[in-house]
Amino acid sequence: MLQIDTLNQYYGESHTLWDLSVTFPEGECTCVMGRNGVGKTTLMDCIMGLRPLRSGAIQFQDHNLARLPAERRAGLGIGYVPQGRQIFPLLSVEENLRIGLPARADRSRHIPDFIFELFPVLDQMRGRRGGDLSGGQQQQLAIGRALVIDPKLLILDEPTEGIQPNIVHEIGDIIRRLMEQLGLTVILVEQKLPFARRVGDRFAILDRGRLKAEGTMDALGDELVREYLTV
Ligand SMILES: Nc1ncnc2c1ncn2[C@@H]1O[C@H](COP(=O)(O)OP(=O)(O)OP(=O)(O)O)[C@@H](O)[C@H]1O
Repeated sequence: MLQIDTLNQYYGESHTLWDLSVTFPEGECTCVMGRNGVGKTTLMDCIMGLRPLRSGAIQFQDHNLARLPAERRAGLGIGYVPQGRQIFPLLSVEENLRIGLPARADRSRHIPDFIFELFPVLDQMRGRRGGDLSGGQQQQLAIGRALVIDPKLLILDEPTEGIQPNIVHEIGDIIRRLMEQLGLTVILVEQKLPFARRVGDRFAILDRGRLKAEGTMDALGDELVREYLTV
């Protein structure tokens, strides 16, 4: 589905991602893990075209994303829920959802009904300002906004950050439901180990900009956790 090949990225003179190669298989949820500052968000931003690469390829189906401008990538069917959610606080829930629409490949101006079926709270709060929603509701709004393009691949960057435990559980259920009902492939940047184990099929661990391990979730043993994940 998505394959990253020998990717290098710099912030100015600072080499941040080093010869990174990693595969995200179709129909699976891969958790990208690692301590703070290892390059997880930078990698997601590179996939979306929000950061320039120095070298490398990002193969998504038949396209090398590295050659495409950022605005073309969402249209290929990649939805992004960025870190911190980035809801527009003064716009209504409906307006926040509409922001995703221009990237739809079919140019439809209609918010797909399944989004309100998945997240009834967004239907109930359509006219409310984004900033009036709770953290968990804002996260549902951010996921809903990423889904308005009918993506095939959904990227979520730490969706559980700063969210109450019962809502965290609900977000995990929603991700699995999206995969089952819509056949989505998911890339989940996640630092909470129990959540990653519950939701993910696979893991990829980064450390100081390099891939250190990847595999199925049952292969994420204590040694890897100690070496790369515990603080
Ligand atoms: N805009 C920027 N300019 C310069 N350096 C940056 C910039 N953004 C991130 N960095 C640096 O790049 C490295 C990787 O950061 P990144 O945010 O990708 O890590 P992360 O693994 O997502 O961390 P976190 O878990 O804290 O979100 C860090 O050393 C960070 O300080």
